Amino acid sequence: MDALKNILSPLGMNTGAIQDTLKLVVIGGTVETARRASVSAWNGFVDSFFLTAHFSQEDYPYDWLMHWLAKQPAWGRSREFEITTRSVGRNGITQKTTGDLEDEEEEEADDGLVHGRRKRKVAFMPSLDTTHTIYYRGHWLRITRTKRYPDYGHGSSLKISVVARNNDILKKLVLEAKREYEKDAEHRVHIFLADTTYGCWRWNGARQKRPMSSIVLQPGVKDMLLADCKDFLQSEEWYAERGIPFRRGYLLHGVPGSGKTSLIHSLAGELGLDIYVVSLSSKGMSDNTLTTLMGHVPSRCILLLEDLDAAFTRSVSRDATSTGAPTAATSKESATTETNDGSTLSLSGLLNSLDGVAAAEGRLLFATTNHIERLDPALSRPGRMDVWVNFTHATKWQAEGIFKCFFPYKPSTVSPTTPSSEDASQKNLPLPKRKSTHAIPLLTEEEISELAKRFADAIPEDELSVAGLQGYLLKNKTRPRECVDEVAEWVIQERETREKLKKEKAEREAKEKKEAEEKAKKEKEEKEAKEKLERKEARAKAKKLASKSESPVSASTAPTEPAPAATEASTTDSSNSESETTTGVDADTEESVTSEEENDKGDDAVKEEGKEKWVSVKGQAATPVPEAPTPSADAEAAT
Ligand SMILES: Nc1ncnc2c1ncn2[C@@H]1O[C@H](COP(=O)(O)OP(=O)(O)OP(=O)(O)O)[C@@H](O)[C@H]1O
Repeated sequence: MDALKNILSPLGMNTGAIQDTLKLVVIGGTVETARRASVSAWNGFVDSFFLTAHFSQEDYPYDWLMHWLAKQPAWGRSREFEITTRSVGRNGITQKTTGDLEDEEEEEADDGLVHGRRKRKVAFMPSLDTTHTIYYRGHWLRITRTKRYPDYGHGSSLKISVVARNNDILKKLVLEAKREYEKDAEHRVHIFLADTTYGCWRWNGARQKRPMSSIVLQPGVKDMLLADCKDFLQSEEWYAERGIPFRRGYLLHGVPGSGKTSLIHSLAGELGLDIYVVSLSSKGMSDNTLTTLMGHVPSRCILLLEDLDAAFTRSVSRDATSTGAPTAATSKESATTETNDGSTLSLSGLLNSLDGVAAAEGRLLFATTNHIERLDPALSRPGRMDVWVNFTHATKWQAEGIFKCFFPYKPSTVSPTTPSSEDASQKNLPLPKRKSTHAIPLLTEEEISELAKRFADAIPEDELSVAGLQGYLLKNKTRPRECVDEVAEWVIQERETREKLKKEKAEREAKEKKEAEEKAKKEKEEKEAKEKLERKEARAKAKKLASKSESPVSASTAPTEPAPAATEASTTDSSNSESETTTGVDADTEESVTSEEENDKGDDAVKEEGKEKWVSVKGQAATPVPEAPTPSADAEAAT
């Protein structure tokens, strides 16, 4: 203090006030440091009693926990929350929490529909970065939800802490959440899409399961596929014992709108598997990205490669005439797609990702294509594609089946006429469980069967797509009888429309072809004109150089021996001397040469002349040896 006084006194300052301020700063700082140290020590002490589990949004347990939490009253009673209309978990179910909002005026609306829109449920979600306490099985759980990548706007994580001696309570919690989640998600199929930017899978939604009976295929096809998939999923040990990679591939090929995708969806529901979809022609897809994606596919799932034939063509059109027929580009070594969107995918890359060392095991690979003839044999060979199923246009049998799927029947007192061994899709659908808003007349089972037969009779075999039939039935879903009466007319209309579209397409293609030809012709002409100009310039330059090189010759003494290069050039070119005199010497005279042949001849001569001149000029520049008179030089001199 005395020292401080000594410093400040010559400056005439009031040392008392400064001393007091400094004292305050020192005391305040000490107190704050002590407080922080004690808080941190206390937190450390408390944390040492807590078990903490972290759950990240990219993994399933996060969804289980979020789903479970959404059902907890304490979670719903949070005092700090965000309000969302988005589904809480991946199962797409907006859970009922104690804080859910319901508009009483909308309660009356049937089936959750308000003016055609589905009524949105509003959920209360505890806000991010707040800690909530929930009582669970005799323990207090401290739960915090945080954003992991705030800059990117996604990626939450969950932290659950509990005071306990071991982690049994956390295990119980996770298992309970999983059970509840799976029970609620039982009727849904989860779809994941490949994200080529980050090389990861993104959850895309959960769809209602589609009953197998709603898919109408030739008898036995569905059963065969289902049995094969089930058998595969149960045979892991069998495969391991024999050293066979535990994978199975199914190639579904055939016409568009024949039920390939629908069948896969339906199988996924039946087998309780999620679907991982890759579009090989998507932007940014490369060998590396595909390998990374394949390595991250879970062991029990359906991996779906859609439109396999489009992978190496990037053709937008899917019809038979579009680009994409097997070309050199589909050979194993050279099949690399390089586009200006930066996507590179090679066939060998695809094959490696499907069954290379990094490829996932235990998955069911389904590939669909409309053009099997375009596939490289390496891609569709057994081991990669073990089961092939061909999908055709609708048969009469399918037409009957799909009709029955559409119209529910009134239970009849008469015993059913259909034999029990019949395919499920050929049976009439029973009355829907949910109250329907459409006034569908209920016919007896016999009448529906009879109508279905008449409907099938009117449908030509293997001509119209099942999707097309579905469209027609959808239009008439409340008029089963009229639907059958009018079907013959509809078939005629369909044929006419198809013919019209075909004609329009042919015209469009012819027009496009003509335009392309005209464009190519124009480009060729432009190129030729450019080349002509360049040749003209080259000739003028050569002439200039020649005249330059000749001037020292006339100035110097008479040539003794021609320079070796010049000699060579003159001998090789002596046969061209005539054309040189015509076209090679005077650029202006070239305009008068009309025939292509003459032009070409002249061009060659000019090239040779240019070369010859270059050689001789080069020789002269190096050693000032006078150039020997060559026939061309003579000709030039003559002109
Ligand atoms: N065999 C079928 N049984 C029942 N519905 C079918 C059948 N085929 C097609 N559909 C209906 O037609 C629509 C299109 O079917 P889907 O997408 O499965 O055809 P796809 O063969 O995968 O066509 P694409 O090759 O164009 O992808 C769906 O709504 C589906 O319900």
